[in-house]
Amino acid sequence: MDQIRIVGGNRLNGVIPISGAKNAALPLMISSLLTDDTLTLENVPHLADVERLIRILGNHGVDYSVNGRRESQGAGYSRTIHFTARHIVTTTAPYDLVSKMRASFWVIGPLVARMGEAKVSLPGGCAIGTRPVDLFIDGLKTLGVDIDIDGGYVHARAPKGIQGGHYEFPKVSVGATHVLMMAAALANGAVEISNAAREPEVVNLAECLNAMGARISGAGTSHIVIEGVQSLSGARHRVLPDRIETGTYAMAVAMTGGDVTLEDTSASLLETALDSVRAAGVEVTPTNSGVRISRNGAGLEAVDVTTDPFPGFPTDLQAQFMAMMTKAKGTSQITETIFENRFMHVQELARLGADISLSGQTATVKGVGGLKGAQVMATDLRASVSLVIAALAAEGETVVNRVYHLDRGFERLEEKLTRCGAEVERLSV
Ligand SMILES: CC(=O)N[C@H]1[C@@H](OP(=O)(O)OP(=O)(O)OC[C@H]2O[C@@H](n3ccc(=O)[nH]c3=O)[C@H](O)[C@@H]2O)O[C@H](CO)[C@@H](O)[C@@H]1O
Ligand SMILES: C=C(OP(=O)(O)O)C(=O)O
Repeated sequence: MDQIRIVGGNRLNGVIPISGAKNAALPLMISSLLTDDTLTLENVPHLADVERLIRILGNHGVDYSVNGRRESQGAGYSRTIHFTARHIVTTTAPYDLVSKMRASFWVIGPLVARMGEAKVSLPGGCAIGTRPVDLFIDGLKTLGVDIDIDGGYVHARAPKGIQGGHYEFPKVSVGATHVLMMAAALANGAVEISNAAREPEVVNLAECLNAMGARISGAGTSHIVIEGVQSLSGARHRVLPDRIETGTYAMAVAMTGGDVTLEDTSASLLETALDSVRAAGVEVTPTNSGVRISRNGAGLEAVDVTTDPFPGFPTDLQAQFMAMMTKAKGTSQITETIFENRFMHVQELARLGADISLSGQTATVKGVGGLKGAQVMATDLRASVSLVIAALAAEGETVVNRVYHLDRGFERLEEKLTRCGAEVERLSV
């Protein structure tokens, strides 16, 4: 199992290219199941989750081919991938494939819409909470889909196709919004979704579906209307920049000090998070093609944050912000409202010398003068990167174990950081 070894203390200076967003690429790839034509996706990040989803789609009969690479970058960076689901060979998504990644459950939407049936294993994913699928089920039922759950599988049937209807989410869900939008694209009639997720990845998916011939309006607001069409065609679409990767590197620079331009991204994708970084005393300057982050000299101020659905502070940046606050002057309170068990990084940050106490959904972080390197263990994707950025600012050597979590969501992390002056290497043990 690979480890990452970091020797902390170096400032970060230079340019970091931001990859396509994992959380946009996954639903976009799944939407290829809706058409027998070719969907071409540009800027697909090279990540373990993407490779896993390629295998899952392959199980359903989706062919893919890869070309295109950003100039001046080596193999392994974001690519253009063509997906063609000419014939769906099975509507069953088995446990051994779906259990490793939550988003693979989302194939249920396009499969039941196009084939009238889908049998999908209950999902797995990061261990950050119970993560039920009740909203997917209630939403699909509203669109005329019959659902049975048996033997760990959700069996969805809609022999007469998806019907028009109105679903109001009792709680905002990104994944269930993606799924209802994909299923509704092929509905007989109009579908309205209220209290929909407003994340940029939902907008990116709606734009792609519209390029394929769907009629979706309102994505990016909490009220989405979809006029169903009989069939969808192929399209060419670009995966939007990864706002979580952007925020992570911004927080890394905030912790270590230095001056880094994050390229191929946009500050508008994460304004709330960048406002919190700014409030900590870091210079954040949007540029034409990204955002420049710099901190020289002065220490970090303590800032309180509470996670919320978009446009609020993203839960996927909570661990990284907590790492940053371990070095602030004073005490900050970090409240997690999306997932009930997303504090696994607390005990690992403590190994580096952080002073954090937990009470319910709130962590109180008392800034310490400095962190010190140690052996730590990655517990989930964003928790693991919080350890990496804390280690960059710690004195001495840190070894992060179980880095397969990191490989799910951070393309070429060691290379990107090393180019900016960090001492980071992967150890294969
Ligand atoms: C691949 C991907 O895009 N993952 C992101 C997506 O996950 P994901 O789509 O799984 O997250 P959701 O927005 O669905 O979850 C939000 C909350 O709703 C709850 N819920 C969800 C569905 C359901 O049927 N019942 C239910 O109770 C969840 O347990 C959670 O407490 O959005 C999360 C919230 O921004 C991010 O942290 C994840 O990185
Ligand atoms: C929690 C995440 O992923 P998933 O929803 O796939 O578990 C994430 O991207 O931070």
